[in-house]
Amino acid sequence: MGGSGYAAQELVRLVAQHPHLRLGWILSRSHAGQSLSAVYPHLRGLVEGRFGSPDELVDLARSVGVIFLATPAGFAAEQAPALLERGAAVVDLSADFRLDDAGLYERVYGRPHPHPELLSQAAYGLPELFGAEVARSRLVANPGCYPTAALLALAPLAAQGLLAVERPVVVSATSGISGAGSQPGPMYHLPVATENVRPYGVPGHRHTPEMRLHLGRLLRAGAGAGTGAAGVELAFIPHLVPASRGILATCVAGLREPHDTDELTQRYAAFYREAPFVRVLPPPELPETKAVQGANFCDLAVRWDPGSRSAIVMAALDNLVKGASGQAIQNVNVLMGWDQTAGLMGAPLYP
Ligand SMILES: NC(=O)C1=CN([C@@H]2O[C@H](COP(=O)(O)OP(=O)(O)OC[C@H]3O[C@@H](n4cnc5c(N)ncnc54)[C@H](OP(=O)(O)O)[C@@H]3O)[C@@H](O)[C@H]2O)C=CC1
Ligand SMILES: CC(=O)N[C@@H](CCC(=O)OP(=O)(O)O)C(=O)O
Repeated sequence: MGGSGYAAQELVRLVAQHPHLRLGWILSRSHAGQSLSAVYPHLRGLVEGRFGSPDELVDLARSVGVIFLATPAGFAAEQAPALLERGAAVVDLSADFRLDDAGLYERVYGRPHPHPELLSQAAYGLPELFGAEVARSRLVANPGCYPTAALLALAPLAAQGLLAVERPVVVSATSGISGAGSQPGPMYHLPVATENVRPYGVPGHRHTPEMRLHLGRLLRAGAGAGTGAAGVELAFIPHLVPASRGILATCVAGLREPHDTDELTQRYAAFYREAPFVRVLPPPELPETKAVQGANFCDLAVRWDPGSRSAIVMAALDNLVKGASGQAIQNVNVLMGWDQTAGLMGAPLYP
């Protein structure tokens, strides 16, 4: 659902290459009845057919295994109960089920959640960190693109009790323009966006509470529980850069004890040993967005910075793949009990 959007385009590309998934219907409000090639010129000859109408959505939930909702925030919150009742698993790419508390949702999204009872049933779909939840869920809240990068970067520190929780974590990140979807406002138009780098949403971007919530869960569930910390203070500064895809997040986190870069790198490699999509880079390598373009990898590098007694952790991912549609398919692989890499081991495009 949301067939003409960027996330849906990427879902269709990835589903078409998947060994176990078969595309049933692609629904579009704006393109119902039109040929798929009107929106997917790159998939000509690979995926053929026409867009269906969203009027079919609820009935289709009886006959399909999984529904991907690649729609703006608000749609899934309304529709999910009817789809789940009819037997489909639902993967929501929007923010509707990422927060676990209706009050927080209302403060962040400015409207009450229409089905707060579902918030506790939804799994936060970051399989490297919460895979067991995803495996037993029928409703997956696919994380935001920036939180995916920041949480993968910071999880080993939070879960192992290394964070100096009295000091705020700072996440400064850049995103390519496709992060804003296919119908963005004037600041995303080429004449303004090209050769331009600008921060936005400072402070108070809606991904800040999403990061804080799930980092806090990792802290409480792991060795960090012993620190007695109630949560994590976190500042987030997003920037728009003139690229079509890619997120590069640089996270600065004060640590309780001194460390060194080699030891931290080994900890990260051990933490993600079973995570085929997280590539921990050995020094002196550093992540770059181009090295993950079109692929489901998140590249990480960590450095100890003695001058600030902090770990500096850098993460790169493709916002449309690991930040959205690749992760959505990885979640389906997990909830279906398939190998989590099924259909997702395509190499990045480089240069
Ligand atoms: N772009 C990114 O990098 C990421 C996006 N996301 C989230 O994924 C979702 C889809 O994002 P993206 O594809 O980029 O966005 P787009 O704006 O490109 O696509 C969303 C699509 O949803 C449909 N739509 C628009 N308005 C409504 C509405 N009121 N009700 C139902 N359907 C509607 C339209 O498709 P049609 O007319 O064909 O029905 C539209 O093209 C969003 O929630 C976004 O926040 C999450 C992570 C990363
Ligand atoms: C560049 C850009 O604008 N990026 C988007 C994030 C995309 C995303 O993950 O959005 P949702 O949380 O809505 O799913 C933004 O900052 O709003």
